[in-house]
Amino acid sequence: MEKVSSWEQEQEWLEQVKEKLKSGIASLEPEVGQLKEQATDIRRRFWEEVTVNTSTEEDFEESFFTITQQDAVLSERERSHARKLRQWKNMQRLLPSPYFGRIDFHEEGQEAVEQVYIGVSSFIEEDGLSFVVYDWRTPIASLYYDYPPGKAAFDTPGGRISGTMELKRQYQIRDGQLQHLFDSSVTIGDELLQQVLGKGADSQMKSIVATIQAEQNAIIRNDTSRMLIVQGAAGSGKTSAALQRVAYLLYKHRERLTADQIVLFSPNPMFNSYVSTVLPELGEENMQQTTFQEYLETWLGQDYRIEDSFDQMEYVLTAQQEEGYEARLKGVGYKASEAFLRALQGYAQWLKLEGMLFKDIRFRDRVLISGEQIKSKLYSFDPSIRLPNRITLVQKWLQEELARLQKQEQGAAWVEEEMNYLDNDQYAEVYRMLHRERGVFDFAEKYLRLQELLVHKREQDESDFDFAEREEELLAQMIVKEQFKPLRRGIRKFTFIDMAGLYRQLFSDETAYREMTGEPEVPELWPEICAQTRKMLDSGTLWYEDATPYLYLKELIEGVRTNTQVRHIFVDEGQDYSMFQYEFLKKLFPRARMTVLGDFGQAIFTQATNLYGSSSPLLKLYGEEETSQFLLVRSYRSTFEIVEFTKRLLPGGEAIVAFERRGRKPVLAKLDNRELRAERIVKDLAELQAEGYSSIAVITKTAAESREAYECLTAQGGAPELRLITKNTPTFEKGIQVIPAYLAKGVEFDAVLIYDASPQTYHRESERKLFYTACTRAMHRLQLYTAGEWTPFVGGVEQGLYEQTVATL
Ligand SMILES: Nc1ncnc2c1ncn2[C@@H]1O[C@H](COP(=O)(O)OP(=O)(O)OP(=O)(O)O)[C@@H](O)[C@H]1O
Repeated sequence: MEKVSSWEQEQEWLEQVKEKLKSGIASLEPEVGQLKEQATDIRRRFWEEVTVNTSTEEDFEESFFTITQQDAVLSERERSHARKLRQWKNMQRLLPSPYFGRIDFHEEGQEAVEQVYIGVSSFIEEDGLSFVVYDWRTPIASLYYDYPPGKAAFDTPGGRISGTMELKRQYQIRDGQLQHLFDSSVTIGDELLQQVLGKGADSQMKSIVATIQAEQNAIIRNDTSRMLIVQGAAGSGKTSAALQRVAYLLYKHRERLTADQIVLFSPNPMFNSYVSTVLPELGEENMQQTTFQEYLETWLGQDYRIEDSFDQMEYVLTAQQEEGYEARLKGVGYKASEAFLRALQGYAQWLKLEGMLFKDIRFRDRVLISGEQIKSKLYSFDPSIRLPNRITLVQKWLQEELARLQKQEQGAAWVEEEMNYLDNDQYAEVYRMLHRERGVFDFAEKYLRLQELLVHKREQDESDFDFAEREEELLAQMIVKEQFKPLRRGIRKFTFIDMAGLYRQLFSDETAYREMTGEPEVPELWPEICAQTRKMLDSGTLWYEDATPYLYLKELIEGVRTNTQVRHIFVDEGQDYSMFQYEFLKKLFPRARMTVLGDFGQAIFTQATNLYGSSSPLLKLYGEEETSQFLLVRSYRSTFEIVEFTKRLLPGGEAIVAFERRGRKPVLAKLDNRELRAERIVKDLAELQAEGYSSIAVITKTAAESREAYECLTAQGGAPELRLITKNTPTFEKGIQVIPAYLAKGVEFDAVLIYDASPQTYHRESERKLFYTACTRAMHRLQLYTAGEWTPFVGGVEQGLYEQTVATL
């Protein structure tokens, strides 16, 4: 390729690339269309052409052979079709913007300098040999992200390649037109990044492939650690890095890894919709997405009402005055701790020898097998056998016992009575069964007649095949079997184990607790924690803090459920998960690698885990050797002014580095009362909209405060599309939202208005991070309001870092 250097040459080159793409698309088009037709056609004719003939063995073999052959043809066509279709789609996607970057690389020992154009996917010349555009995930493309011009190197499967990068260029190409071109001398992209970050917020997250930063690239491409932990300041690109990493892994391991082998745990369902367009934009399928709550519901939802983390949060934030508040908080902390995890493991050890609780298996108000019987059966097995294995033995024994009892039951009086009430369908079923058996009777009868002819003697009487009796027997069998079905299902699902009792038993008294668990310490206010927990369990509700431990205990006893298909799990907002939950995920996905991304500065839930540093308990999960930690300190979301303000809200926040994108300082507005505040906010919302900001959030501390704010703002005339967001809102939309801080986690808005920044709302240390989280959602504008004093957190910020407005409207 001739060296392209000037604007004109770049334009010319772009035209050439577009032409190549167009002709590539045109040449594939008929094939793609035709292949599609062919494949569906074969599918349609598949069964018409193959007549399955099983009359003789040869016929059967031939049919089998034809099917296999047809199937092979079809699979090959489908594979080829998928490949071509993918190529075709990639070219279509490249056409409006074929590349975003270029590096000129002079490899050591080589004559020529290679010009490497980088885009969202690779585009290869028709000869199949030379790359016109390199996929951003190819090894050579990492040069673009990792180095400024000068000495550079990249790793390939064949080893490290070193050389000199002679040029690094970025492009903005829209609708096939070259709009901007930047040559960078330092690390990539401040100019392009400026442009990208200066834009408005979207209701959907965007891909960042054109401007991935070196520190993010290291996370995206790390493919050696079992466990990858990323601690990153608000807006440092953790979620972005996670999503591009998924795309990278899917590309790198495209022969072995599919999107449904990757699971992302997100903070709430709304977040799922927020990130759902990034991967399709990159030409990949979306990974599976779920929330931890969904998982809990799946396994415990039938037995309990499970409180979710948001309701727990509301309680923590609003119920200070309620009786038992302190104890609940202590309980939340303890139940998320490693001490409690150990306690449950100790408890399971203890249960190996004594203390198991089983429920009676009851039938028609009678005890068929008592809990005591089950218990003695369990402890009659060799104690060296693991508890879950012994439970499986008990399960097997129970199934056998049940089969025996079922048979016994057939003679019971109630069965006869029941027979009189059978409906026609049930009779028909028995008739069918009898008919099937009749074949056997007929054969037996023929045989007897033959015997008779031979020995001239009738050996048995026809009454031996008493249909009426047989019918009755079958009916009785059917009735009992039907009624035993739930018992059988119950045994399969371990309902004979008194799980509620076992969990409840832990919260009886201190001495018993120590003895059962082997834990020397109990938390403060233990008697109250115990009483509260028992009361909740009895009412059929499982508090959020109890749900994971409950499930964990269940698994210690019943054996672990695992998913061996999944290869990668991603946990976003990882600081909000307890060690308990991590242990759980590790067990659940034994063959998966884990990527945890979070920010301890935004750890707003009581069960938070510190992710980073030598004191992070997460290091122990897979061991230090298998764990890599990354720290992201540069914040990209907010303007320089907003970051300089928000970083001072956090102890240790000085380490956060603001990106040089300038904007207005945060504005603090103090009003005389709530009505005036609402009036002022309504006015400011209108102004912000007039300035062109289309996504604006009024952020409150709690859901209760959100409702109040929504009502106050509406009473003051409101804003045209004011929306109240609750945990049940399924998707994000542009416009103006009133939203509690914990639901705004992970997302961003052009402008953020903190509804009430008074000390009444934010003063406890535990509210500091919530306040920080709320303020850091802002990209371009941040405004805070109070109808009284300022929260002490704002008091700690130097006055020069914000503007104050007077109380007048
Ligand atoms: N390299 C980048 N190029 C362009 N934009 C970026 C880059 N890194 C981050 N951003 C942008 O910064 C914003 C914040 O990114 P993201 O939401 O991934 O951060 P986060 O660390 O997950 O934030 P938080 O913890 O506050 O939720 C997004 O708008 C994202 O597009």
